[in-house]
Amino acid sequence: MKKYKSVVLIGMPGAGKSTLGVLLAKELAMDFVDTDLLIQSREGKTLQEIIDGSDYLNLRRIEGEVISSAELPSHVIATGGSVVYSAEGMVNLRRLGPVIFLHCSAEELRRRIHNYESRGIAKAPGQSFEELFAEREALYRKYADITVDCDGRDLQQVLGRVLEALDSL
Ligand SMILES: Nc1ncnc2c1ncn2[C@@H]1O[C@H](COP(=O)(O)OP(=O)(O)O)[C@@H](O)[C@H]1O
Ligand SMILES: O=C(O)C1=C[C@@H](OP(=O)(O)O)[C@@H](O)[C@H](O)C1
Ligand SMILES: [Mg+2]
Repeated sequence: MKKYKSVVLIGMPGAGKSTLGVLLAKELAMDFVDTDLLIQSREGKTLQEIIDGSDYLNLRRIEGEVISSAELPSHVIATGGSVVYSAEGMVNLRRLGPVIFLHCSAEELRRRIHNYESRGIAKAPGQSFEELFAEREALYRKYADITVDCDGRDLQQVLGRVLEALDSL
């Protein structure tokens, strides 16, 4: 029997939360939701439009509101990379199920992400990728129940690791 209701994926942009989340939901016979899509449909704007029309702190604020009130039983929940800036939101997500940190090195993320400046990342203007990585890493580790190392593993291999970790809960 499953010892959890939902499963939450956290990690840097490019770690694979959205793509892996769908595969995981299929394996676990759960629904899938990407909190980025919840934000966009609530606001009627893309994430980049939200940032362009206000600033990155406003996007983080909206994200915090959305995840703090989320009721998502039996879902695999792919979050946006900035979700860990909302302490209240993380309390709510942790209530829903185990939090899995998809960990990638900065080098691996750099290989995957080529649009760092235009991807809609909620970061201070001028903040470098390396600075953001270091700031975020501590937050992901703080909230993770399970950490899965994704460097050098394809999606199927990461999926296998995640399923093993969930089985051993
Ligand atoms: N384990 C992996 N190995 C190689 N590429 C991956 C892996 N996981 C994800 N990707 C690729 O990285 C990119 C970003 O994935 P995505 O799921 O959008 O990440 P996130 O939602 O965490 O930002 C996509 O092109 C995806 O196919
Ligand atoms: O890390 C970030 O600041 C963000 C990551 C994005 O999601 P992904 O992590 O799925 O790319 C999205 O939530 C938003 O553009 C902000
Ligand atoms: Mg995503």
